[in-house]
Amino acid sequence: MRARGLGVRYRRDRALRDCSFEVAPGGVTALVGANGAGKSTLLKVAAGLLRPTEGTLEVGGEVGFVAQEKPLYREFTVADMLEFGKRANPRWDDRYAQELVDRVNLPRSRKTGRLSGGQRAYVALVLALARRPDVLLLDEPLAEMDPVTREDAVRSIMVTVAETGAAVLLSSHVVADLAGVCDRLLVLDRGEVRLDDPVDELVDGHRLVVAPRDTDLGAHEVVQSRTGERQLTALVRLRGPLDLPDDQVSTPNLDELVVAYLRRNRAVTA
Ligand SMILES: Nc1ncnc2c1ncn2[C@@H]1O[C@H](COP(=O)(O)OP(=O)(O)OP(=O)(O)O)[C@@H](O)[C@H]1O
Repeated sequence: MRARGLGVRYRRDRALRDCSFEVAPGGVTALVGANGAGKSTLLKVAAGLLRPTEGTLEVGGEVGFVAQEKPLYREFTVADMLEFGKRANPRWDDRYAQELVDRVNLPRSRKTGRLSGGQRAYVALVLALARRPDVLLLDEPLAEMDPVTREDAVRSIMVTVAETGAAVLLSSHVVADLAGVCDRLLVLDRGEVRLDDPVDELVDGHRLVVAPRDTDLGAHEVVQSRTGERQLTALVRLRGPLDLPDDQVSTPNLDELVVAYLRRNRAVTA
C-alpha cells in the first residue's frame, strides 16, 4: 500500500492532509491517533469506499476490511456467517475459520445480533482473516474484546501475516496491546502523519529521562518535557550517546512514545 500526498475533505473539513507512507507485505502497521485524527477515513480510502480529494493511495492485491461498526447480518447465526463467507469468497480457508471459532467460546448457533460487542468483533475478524486477503484493514479490531479474546485475536492476526505475508494496517487506541504485534507505527495527528517509523527504531532511538530540574539534555531532541519544582521529566529522541546516570534514563514503551508525540503538537499549537 502506498500513499502519496493523500488528502480527504468532507465538504469543507479536512480529515486528511498530505499523507505519504507505505505499508509493506508481511508486516503489521499500527495506525494510532486521537479521536477524529483521520484513522477511519484513511482505512475507508484504502478499502476503496471513499475517494481521496488530493493525492493517491495505491493498494495491491485482494483487500479485506473490517469497519469500526463490525457490520454482520444480525439474523444470521455464527455458522451461517461462516457458510456465507465460504460461498462468497473463492480464497476462503474454511479449516482456518473453524479453528479460529473453536479457539474462543463462541456459540455457532447464536444469531450475530445477539452476540456481545466483543464476540461480534471477533466474528468480523474471523471472516476477514479466513478470506486470506493480501491487504488487511482493521478499524479498531480489539476495542470491545476482553483481554483473553484480545490475545487470541492478536495471535490470529500474527499467524495470518506469517502464513500469507499479508500487509496489515490496524487502528487502535490500545497501544499497549500492540507491542510485540506491530512492527511499524503510523501516528496521525489532525489528519497529518506525525510519525511513521519501525517500532524497533522508535524504541531504540528514544529515552525517558527523569532527572534533576537543571539537567542539560544537550543536543538531543526533546519531544515532550515537564518541569516540576525539582524534577525534569522528558522524552527525548537521541542524537548520539546520552550522557546521564543509568538510574535517570529508561526505555519508553509504545504508549509513552505515542502520547509524547501527540502532546507535543498540542502544546505547540495551543
Ligand atoms: N462522513 C463524514 N462527514 C463529515 N465529516 C466527517 C465524516 N466522517 C468523519 N468526519 C470528520 O473527519 C475527521 C476524521 O474522522 P475519522 O473518523 O477518520 O477519525 P478517527 O481517527 O477514526 O477517530 P476515532 O478514533 O474517534 O474513531 C473528524 O474531524 C470527523 O469529524
